[in-house]
Amino acid sequence: MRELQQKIIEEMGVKPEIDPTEEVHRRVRFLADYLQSTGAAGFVLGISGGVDSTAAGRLAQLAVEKARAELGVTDAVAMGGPVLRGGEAPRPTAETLPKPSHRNPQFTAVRLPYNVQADEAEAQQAMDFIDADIDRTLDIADGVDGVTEAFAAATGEPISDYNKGNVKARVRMVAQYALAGQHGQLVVGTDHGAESVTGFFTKFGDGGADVLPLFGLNKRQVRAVAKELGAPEVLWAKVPTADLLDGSPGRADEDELGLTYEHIDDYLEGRQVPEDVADKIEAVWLRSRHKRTTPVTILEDWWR
Ligand SMILES: Nc1ncnc2c1ncn2[C@@H]1O[C@H](COP(=O)(O)OP(=O)(O)OC[C@H]2O[C@@H]([n+]3cccc(C(=O)O)c3)[C@H](O)[C@@H]2O)[C@@H](O)[C@H]1O
Ligand SMILES: Nc1ncnc2c1ncn2[C@@H]1O[C@H](COP(=O)(O)OP(=O)(O)OP(=O)(O)O)[C@@H](O)[C@H]1O
Ligand SMILES: [Mg+2]
Repeated sequence: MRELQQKIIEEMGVKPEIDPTEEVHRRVRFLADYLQSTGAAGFVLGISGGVDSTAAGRLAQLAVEKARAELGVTDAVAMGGPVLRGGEAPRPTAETLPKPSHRNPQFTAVRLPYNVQADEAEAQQAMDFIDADIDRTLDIADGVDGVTEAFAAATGEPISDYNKGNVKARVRMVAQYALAGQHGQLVVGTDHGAESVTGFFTKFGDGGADVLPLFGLNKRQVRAVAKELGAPEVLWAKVPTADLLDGSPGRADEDELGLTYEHIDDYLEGRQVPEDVADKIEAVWLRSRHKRTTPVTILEDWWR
């Protein structure tokens, strides 16, 4: 194995093989333990319809259920949320539902479309599968368009579609923190080895989160975890897309990256990949180091 490959694998924490059942257990345990030790009121996560948020969302829901059980909070006490789901009793209204608290941690799954999303039907399938305590929809169009217009007014030039894409990711971050901050929940992020290694996320956008339950997995392992959790095939097998561009909705990550997840996954499992592919992965890893640390200060020298 290449020397740098070994170092990158250690940083990403990816194992050559996983037991999906065990990974689900470990990751739910991690989230539930974190709630217990911090006293947080649960989690918030944006659900896109992609495999990463499908897997992370279901793990978060299972974790709050576990945390409630361990706190001795029965569904009847949690009231209205889990116990009445799908039952005959009328669903409680926003006013009558108990708010998330450290005694009653809850998971909020939030749809964050920019106007109407091309794959909205699959996003709804993900919401149904995750079966969160609280479902929300917050359209980011007003926020993004507000920044876009102010940008043009301030600079005299229109924001590029690419740069606007990063604004969308950052407005999603703002929306998730607003929801989480209201009742003391934490923001879940979906970063994992195959995205982290290439820096394929928006700095302080989808990269801005409190807990990362998928970290240490590569993309095929995230799919295996989603399948293990019981997600429909259309979601666990879905083509990954950042879906940030007005000009090319649903553009495949692999197309933008110029790398395939098969190659990235093999590389992270310590397998041999074509030399030009390994060179490229290592080059993007190096270029994106600044995204995987806290902001650079005068006291550091890792960047030299
Ligand atoms: N050396 C350095 N040291 C410290 N900071 C540095 C820096 N170089 C750039 N920067 C800063 O970082 C900024 C660039 O980073 P960033 O704003 O993230 O922008 P950038 O990396 O150019 O774009 C984000 C990429 O991630 C992809 N993405 C985003 C969101 C979600 C997903 C997905 O898979 O779903 C993918 C997106 O398609 C795009 O290719 C610069 O504007 C600058 O402020
Ligand atoms: N339209 C959206 N609605 C809600 N959340 C979103 C949306 N788009 C992106 N996000 C959030 O940003 C995260 C990063 O997007 P990313 O595309 O990497 O993940 P994904 O869509 O879940 O899976 P995949 O990478 O396979 O497409 C998502 O996991 C989700 O939490
Ligand atoms: Mg996506």
